Amino acid sequence: MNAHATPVPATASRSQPLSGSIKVPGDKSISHRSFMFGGLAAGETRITGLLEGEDVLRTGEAMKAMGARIEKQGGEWIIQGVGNGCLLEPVAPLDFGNAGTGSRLTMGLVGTYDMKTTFIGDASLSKRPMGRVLDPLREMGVQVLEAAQGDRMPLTLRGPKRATPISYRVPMASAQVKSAVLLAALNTPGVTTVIEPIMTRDHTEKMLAGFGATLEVETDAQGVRHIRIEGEPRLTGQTIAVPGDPSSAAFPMVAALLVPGSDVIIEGALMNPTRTGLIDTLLEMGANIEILNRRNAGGEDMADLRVRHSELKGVTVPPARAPFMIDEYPVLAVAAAFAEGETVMDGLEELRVKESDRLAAVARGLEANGVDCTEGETSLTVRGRPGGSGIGGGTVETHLDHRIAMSFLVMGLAAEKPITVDDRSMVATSFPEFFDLMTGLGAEIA
Ligand SMILES: O=C(O)C1=C[C@@H](OP(=O)(O)O)[C@@H](O)[C@H](O)C1
Ligand SMILES: C=C(OP(=O)(O)O)C(=O)O
Repeated sequence: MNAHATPVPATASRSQPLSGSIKVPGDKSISHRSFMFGGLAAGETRITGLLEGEDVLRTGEAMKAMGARIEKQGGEWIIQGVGNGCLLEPVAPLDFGNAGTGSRLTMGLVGTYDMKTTFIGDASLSKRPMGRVLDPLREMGVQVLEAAQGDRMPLTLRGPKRATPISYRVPMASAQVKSAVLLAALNTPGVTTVIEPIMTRDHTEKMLAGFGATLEVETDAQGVRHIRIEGEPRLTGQTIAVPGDPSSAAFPMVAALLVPGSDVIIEGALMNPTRTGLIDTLLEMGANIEILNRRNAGGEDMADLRVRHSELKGVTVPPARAPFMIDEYPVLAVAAAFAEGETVMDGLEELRVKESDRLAAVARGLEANGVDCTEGETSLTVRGRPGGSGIGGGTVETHLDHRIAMSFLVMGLAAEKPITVDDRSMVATSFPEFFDLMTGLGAEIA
């Protein structure tokens, strides 16, 4: 069943100054992992601040289908985990909806179990490449019993009696691939090594260590990370407070920068250095973002952000920064549309395999709204129109992609003419509170 069968359009219009203080919902990456590791570890895990987006809730359902007990009491999620090595064979296919992270990490988690597991998803997820995860799993002894053409979902895995540890060099910058191999290693005797030439978000390494796994991370002279994990660890339940999602904070942040007169505070955003590439880039563009109350909570850096309207300048974004802001390029492109001069973004090959081909979706959305841009194979150049003159009036195709929907709604708040997105329903996959929080700040979205 597709929960989003009927598209629901939304329109954003030029707004009065945005003001107020908001807390964005919990980080999506940490929330998925909290449900997974809590469901796997022995004993009780308690989670506050969990992102209750559709993607994460589907991960919770999958863990329940494999034996975990998960319930919500007040503002807290309480999990009774099965114990590492003790997941049960699900009786029905696991439906991951729109979620790349949920599906790919779970393929790693269950792939090395001697059982059969089927993965299904929506039209967007069914187009996304899964071979990147299936290839290392096959090396570990996992059989892919069925898959759609090109190693796509729906697909069925059958684990071996005893998986083989491997040393695997991740061929693309992907935290999901790295994580899938590390999770497969949990049910594999011996030491599995993941070699990561380009560092990506490190939530899996940090959180697994917190749950009791033994991992060693070494960075060699070339900057390549070698992550060694011992198989079959005893994992025990933890208490987790999920920090605010910087990828969600990106939308009110860029909105406040673009709408004249705005002054907004975003409280409790995760500041893990593998996630702050957008803030670094916006600061280089001349953004007025104050980083306040820096603190560490549960092993993660956090801060409050005060963001005020700013005249932005175009910049060249270093391709090496891409993994640290990979989900933020659509909204960065929107910021660039209002900047003086040209913004050049390169090293964007991974954007082609997200919920949509984000490079193409962004370029078409900009063009539909009067912004001049050039789409290369792995790059995007945006020529800005300071003040937003001549921007807007178009309808953007979202292709079941929440970040495309939110980015172009932010664009409409500062554009000369309103901007419509063809479907707002997918926003609930990662940021269900988006509309209420934005309109609470004064955004005109209907
Ligand atoms: O590991 C994660 O939680 C994520 C990794 C990234 O995907 P890739 O690994 O495909 O880059 C990112 O785009 C996604 O939203 C979340
Ligand atoms: C790419 C994203 O998510 P996923 O890969 O989990 O679907 C995203 O949230 O922007």
